[in-house]
Amino acid sequence: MELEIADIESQTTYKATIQEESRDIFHKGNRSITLKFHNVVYKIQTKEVGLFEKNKKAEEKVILNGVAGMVEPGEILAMLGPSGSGKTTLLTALGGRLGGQLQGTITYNGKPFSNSMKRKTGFVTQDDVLYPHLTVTETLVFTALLRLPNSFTKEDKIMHANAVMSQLGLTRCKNSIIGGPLLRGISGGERKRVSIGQEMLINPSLLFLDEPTSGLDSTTAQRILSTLWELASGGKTIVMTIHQPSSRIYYMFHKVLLLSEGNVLYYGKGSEAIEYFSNIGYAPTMAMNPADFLLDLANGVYTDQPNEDHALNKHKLISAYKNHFNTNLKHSLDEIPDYGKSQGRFENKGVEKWPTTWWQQFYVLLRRYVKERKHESFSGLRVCQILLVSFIAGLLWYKSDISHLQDQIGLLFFVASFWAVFPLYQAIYTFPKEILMLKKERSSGMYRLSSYFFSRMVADLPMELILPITFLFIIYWMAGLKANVVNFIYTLFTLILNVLVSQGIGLAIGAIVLDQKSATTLASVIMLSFLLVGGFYVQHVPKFISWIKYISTSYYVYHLLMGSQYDTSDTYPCSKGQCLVSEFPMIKQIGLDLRGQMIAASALGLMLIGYRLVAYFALMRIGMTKKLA
Ligand SMILES: Nc1ncnc2c1ncn2[C@@H]1O[C@H](COP(=O)(O)OP(=O)(O)OP(=O)(O)O)[C@@H](O)[C@H]1O
Repeated sequence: MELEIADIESQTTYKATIQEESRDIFHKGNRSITLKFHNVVYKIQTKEVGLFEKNKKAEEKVILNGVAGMVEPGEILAMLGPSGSGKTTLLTALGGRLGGQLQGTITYNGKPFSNSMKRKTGFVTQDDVLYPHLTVTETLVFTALLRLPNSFTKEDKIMHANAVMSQLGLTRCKNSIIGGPLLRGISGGERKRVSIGQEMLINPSLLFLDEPTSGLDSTTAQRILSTLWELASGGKTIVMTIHQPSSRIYYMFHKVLLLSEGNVLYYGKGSEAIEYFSNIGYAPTMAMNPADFLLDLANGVYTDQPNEDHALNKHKLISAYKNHFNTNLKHSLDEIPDYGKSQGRFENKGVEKWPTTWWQQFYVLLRRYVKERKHESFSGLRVCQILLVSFIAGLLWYKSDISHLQDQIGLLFFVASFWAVFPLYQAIYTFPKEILMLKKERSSGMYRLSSYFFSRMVADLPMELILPITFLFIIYWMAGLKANVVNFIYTLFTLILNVLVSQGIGLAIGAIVLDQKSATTLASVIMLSFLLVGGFYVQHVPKFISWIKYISTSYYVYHLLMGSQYDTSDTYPCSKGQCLVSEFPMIKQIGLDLRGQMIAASALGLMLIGYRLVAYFALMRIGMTKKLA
């Protein structure tokens, strides 16, 4: 009983602390930020036109055309516009995540974007990129452990995650899994709140949200907006894109920026938009949601008459805004201080690039990945598959001895092929599956690529090793391979090397292609070529193509497996009585000499590192400033 009371008391204290903490999260901390942007122009080169014409030329498309505005602490700026009008592009540019031809001035308290600004910035993407098998608590705690700096203790970080959950009303579903398309989990609104929570953890001074209410019912949308409104009133600066806000939501925005094909049609207080359009001759003809009216105008629709010239309307609205901007708004934005490159560098000085140490990142990423992939890596199905294959193969080659040399060589080649293909297909999906998460988390500067990469290497290792070892134990004794510890260890070493190299090839293909379908196709072609030139199927490979064997893993693995079972002095029964194993045609062309085996082991050792390096460099191209997909 005493224990229960103590429990309740400690829970009450805990809850009170959480509530206090959650209030703090909204009100204390980072400096306020004023975001100003002026004359922002963004162009892209579209693909070459006229495929069959002589004069091919690349077309330039203007996505943003001289956009300007300002958001101050305590304000929510909503960017409205039809689909394709440039809202996400502008948001990404303002969030410091857009590479390419971006022109104009974007300043944060008068300074350019920097590492320290990145730390104060939260960015919620349109699609919720979350791990489906983690619970809400796990998702937020892992993010807190990675994103909050080491000035917080581990307990503080967990407390912070709990505080955010309580503030966003996620406590009820804190132990539910996130879920995905084929896995029932929390609702869409809750998922969106988890995404917002991940950004709120760092108590950002500046928060960007790309369509935080899309796909949600109006009550949930309203609830999310209320949370954002509360955040803004705590001194945060909030910029968001939104598709079709209800009028209730519309009036919660402090400022509105209306875009049409990359041009601004209106920037200013949401409540003054209708008045502005009425003054330039576009007064609404009936009572309607102001957001609907603005979106109609952005599409060039005003009178709804069939013969209405939409392009002309848009043109008039763009010109009217230009005049309005030059006469009324330009001067306030012109005060943006001009900054030089040196100022940008100065801003980065003394700011740690990463919130946590390499080992912390490695450890947290490893734990998170193991939790997320537990059901796949340690699945009973996978274990059964290996056990079944090893028993079937063991029965097929049951107690085969050297008198059936051809069969034994077949078995060795089967072992080499199976353990080349199996780990390869496990590994090719690693990076394509993770690419969105990697982009999202790397853009917010959460961890180094190297800590991520090593965590992935290590996470799959236990299963990658346990399964082949089990397989070999079963098949080795059933098939009657050389009953000698040294030979067994040699075979095991070869098998593990084979698994690790094939895993490396899979990782490299996945990292280069980043698309599951293409990666599978490419992997099949590569693996098939490697197996065909491995030395088992074709012994007289034409010279011009025989070089492929030198890059084939199967060739070297086959070589080592031969060495693991046969000596140069071994004989087998043949028509002449006893023949040397080394003279057997399939073995002769490979050879049983020690030097050849050492070369094969070294080649595999090089491939073991080389393919992983290829994968690492391929992932490096996922820049930290690129636009999120
Ligand atoms: N990297 C790119 N390559 C080709 N086109 C691009 C690229 N980035 C943006 N665009 C084009 O720029 C325009 C604006 O895109 P953006 O995603 O910013 O629009 P949006 O207003 O956010 O649309 P939605 O509401 O549908 O998300 C679109 O026509 C889009 O196709």
